[in-house]
Amino acid sequence: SNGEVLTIEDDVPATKPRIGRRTFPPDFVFGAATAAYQIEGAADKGGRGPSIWDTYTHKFPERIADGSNGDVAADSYHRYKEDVQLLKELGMDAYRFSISWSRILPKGRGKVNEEGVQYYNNLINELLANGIEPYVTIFHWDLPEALDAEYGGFLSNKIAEDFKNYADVCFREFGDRVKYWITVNEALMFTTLGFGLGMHAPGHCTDGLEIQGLGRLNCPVGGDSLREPYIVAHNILRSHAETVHLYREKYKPTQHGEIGITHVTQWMVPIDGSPLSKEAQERALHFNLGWFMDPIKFGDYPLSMRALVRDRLPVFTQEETKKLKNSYDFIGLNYYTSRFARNRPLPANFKPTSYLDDSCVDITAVDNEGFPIDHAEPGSWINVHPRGLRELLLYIKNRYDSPPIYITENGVMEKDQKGQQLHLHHVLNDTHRAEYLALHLHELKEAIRMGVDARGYFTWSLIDNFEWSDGFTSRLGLHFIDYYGSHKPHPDENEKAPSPSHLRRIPKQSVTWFK
Ligand SMILES: OC[C@@H]1[C@@H](O)[C@H](O)[C@@H](O)c2nnnn21
Repeated sequence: SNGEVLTIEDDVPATKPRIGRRTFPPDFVFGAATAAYQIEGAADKGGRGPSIWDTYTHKFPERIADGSNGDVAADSYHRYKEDVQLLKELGMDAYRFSISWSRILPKGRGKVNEEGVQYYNNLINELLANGIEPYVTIFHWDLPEALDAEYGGFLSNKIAEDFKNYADVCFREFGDRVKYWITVNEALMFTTLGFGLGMHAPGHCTDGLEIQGLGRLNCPVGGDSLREPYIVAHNILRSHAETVHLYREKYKPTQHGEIGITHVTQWMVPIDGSPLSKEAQERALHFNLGWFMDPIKFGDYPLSMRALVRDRLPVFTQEETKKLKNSYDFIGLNYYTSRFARNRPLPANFKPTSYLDDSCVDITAVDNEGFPIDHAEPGSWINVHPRGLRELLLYIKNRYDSPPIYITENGVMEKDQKGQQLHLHHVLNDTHRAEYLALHLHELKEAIRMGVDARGYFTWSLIDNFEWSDGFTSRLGLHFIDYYGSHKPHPDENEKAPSPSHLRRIPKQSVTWFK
């Protein structure tokens, strides 16, 4: 009538996202995701104890692109009601967030911090009061410093008991309202970046090791890039199995929730049509996804890993294998990008020096002629390859007997250079994100049409946040936050507010895809 363009979704209730919602099953869940250390701030407030990320960012600020840390971050500890309103305005059905272990148990075990419990009760109640379902990640990399200092954290088999006891507190305190639990976020990244390459907390790796494409490793806390990743991964899987067993025995009968684990992998594309490249693709998927998915489905690591890692790959006891098999009600899958897989022939007397050598595969973002697998924003590792999501989902369906899957992360970044002047109109005009989301949701829809049991989609992230070793220079949020304070506060903003005004959330262009 007045020239306004009406779309067919206009009759969709305003409370539901309209990003082609009608092309997904009616009960399909749309959400956004965050993680405790990346958004909460209040790192030494409310009784929280330090995590290994507090230690790592304070001891080695030079290992973070802009020298920043999660001390304040998005200050969601004080602004969580604002975050919930953002979700509501987006018409989201669900919110995936993580619990800070050291906010609940400042020493990793023992005395529970009631203020920490209260914070998550407030957040959960605020979500439910606004019709938003909480999906809770129990461990998103922020291990209590006390457990790392006492016995090396996940390097020790003691961790499983402490992990289970921490999860017990979470189930007891929140399980009456939280019905979707994710034990661990991305064991692969925690293991490889934290203990293989030393690029994430606790910063373990073989000092001085030359890694193809990465240069020489600089490992201030030492470590062993050849052995520690497999020890840590083994203890994460043992912790997961104990926690699922506890939930199913003690809580599920009365709380009736579901429990799973979130994996990540790039989709791997054979770099050419040769049989060797096809096998390289398969091995790359075993060493990135099968490393964690095979044990929780079949009870042991992939055969290719047994054959290639040999005595450095730990063995599960019979009891552990029993608890591991089918230890999930659903799988969370984080998908961002794809890579080419190329066979790496090994010289006869080859000696592996890091976990990366074991798969005999080179993972590369460019083909043999140097062409990228797909476009990436300048400085970003996210080559936009939506088809990889569909292929990966079909691969999982076929290899693991069609598990229920939630896409628990999917998103794209803007990459800033430290000190670059940020112009508001520029940072809000994220048309590449709208395109990325639309393309990936199209592939997800196609995968569902082809029989994949996908039940929900969470974009990463609701808000710009502390992006680990990138600090605040990589922005993946639907909402901009001016961490560098270049955005001058409006006169009417109350500078005395408990939370600095420059941390206000400003919607980017791409939010319109959800509204
Ligand atoms: O890099 C963006 C995001 C991080 O912010 C998340 O914490 C992490 O789960 C992840 N895995 N892959 N990509 N991501």
